[in-house]
Amino acid sequence: MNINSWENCVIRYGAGVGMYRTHLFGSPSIIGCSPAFNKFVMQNDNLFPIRWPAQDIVGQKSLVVLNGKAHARLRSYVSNAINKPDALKKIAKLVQPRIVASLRLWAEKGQIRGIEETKKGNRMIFSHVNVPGNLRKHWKNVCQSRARPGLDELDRCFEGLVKGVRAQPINLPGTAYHHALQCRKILMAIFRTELEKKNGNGSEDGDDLMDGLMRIKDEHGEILCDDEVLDNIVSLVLAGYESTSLASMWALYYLAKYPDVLQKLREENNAVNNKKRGDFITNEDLAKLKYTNKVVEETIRMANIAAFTFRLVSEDTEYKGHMLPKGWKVILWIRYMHTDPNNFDNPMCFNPDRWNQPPKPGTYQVFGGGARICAGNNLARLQLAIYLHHLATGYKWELVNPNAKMEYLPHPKPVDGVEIAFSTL
Ligand code: HEM
Repeated sequence: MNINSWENCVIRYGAGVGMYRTHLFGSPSIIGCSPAFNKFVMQNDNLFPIRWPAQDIVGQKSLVVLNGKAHARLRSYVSNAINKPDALKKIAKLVQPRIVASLRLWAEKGQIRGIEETKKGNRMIFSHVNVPGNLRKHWKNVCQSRARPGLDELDRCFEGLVKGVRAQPINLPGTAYHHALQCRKILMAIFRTELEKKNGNGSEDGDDLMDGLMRIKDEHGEILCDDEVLDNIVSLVLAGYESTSLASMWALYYLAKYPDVLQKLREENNAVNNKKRGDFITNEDLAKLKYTNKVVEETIRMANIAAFTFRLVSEDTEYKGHMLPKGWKVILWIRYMHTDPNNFDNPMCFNPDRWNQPPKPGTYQVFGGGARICAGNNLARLQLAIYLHHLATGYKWELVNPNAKMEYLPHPKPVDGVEIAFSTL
């Protein structure tokens, strides 16, 4: 999928009513690229159900691909477990020692690739927030093992999944989809072993996400079957782990490119630290860090981690005099919202102060919208704010290749993976 050719399309034909008709992967498709059209689609979940190109990668029983009641039931549990104030309070306490430990490790190394190290750091964090206890031990052991160079098995498998999830579903050796299916098999086997252990021991007292999913009941008192639990665990790690790692990587990049922003961030966070005398910050402290929260929003806007998202027209629907025929695909081009100068002044400039005012209505769609708005949006913001706090107060860093070129798929990033020289202040 060539994002640049879509951008040329808008330049050539104008924004029109905010949608384009095209053929993608042999199917008639509509590309949405205006705040109003995207909002119309996101708010009308029944007319435009979600339809990922490669649903098998995510899992047919995952909340990320389900629609209607089945989706609502899972979503409400997941969002309570990871995205509500009580959960976030606990998570802030849990993740902070791990963030501090991973930053110390970066300083010991002296030179790191942001893309790899933010993933390792997040893996430690994520394993504590999200995944089952036994697997957490396995993951932790792998993370701490210096004898095993490079990415570990779980990491490689999740990376394979991320690459396949937006790919054309062609199951031939060598394709991203084929590789992702292989990765999914391995992951499902690892998680199934954990589930079987839990089934053997009883999960009544456990408090990780898998225990919670195993306890959900529907209106008839039915619990989820094993495949439902597994599909949802895999898709939650998939949705949360890579996205927050990339956001942290971009924070390193932009703060190195914009030293004035880093200076302001440092001043605000040092002021909090001086009062606390070395204690970890709480999420109440974070709520008061006004500038830090603006840096968080600006980082996520610029990072454009979810560049587009997928829907299907479920019945003939009219929009501003145009017929959207049943069965057509809809691709909401979220990235365009955040890079269009009509929506954000000088959009490619990293400027946290733009958040002194709210964005124009409907233009900020980084977490999607409507019934499918990101179920981990507050968790992602919290995690990034904690990262920024410890980075700004304890460390300095420089880009090794400040003019590195960008690549855009499966997610935008500098080709050198943000290589930096990193040390304590
Ligand atoms: C900066 C980080 C993140 C970004 C930019 C992001 C972005 C998004 C977007 C755009 C969607 C909507 C997709 C659609 O409309 O089809 C979404 C959905 C979702 N996200 Fe995130 N996300 C992030 C972090 C997280 C985290 C940390 C989690 C937690 C595990 C998470 C879990 C989910 C889930 C479960 C959904 C599906 C919601 C549903 O279908 O009801 N995300 N995310």
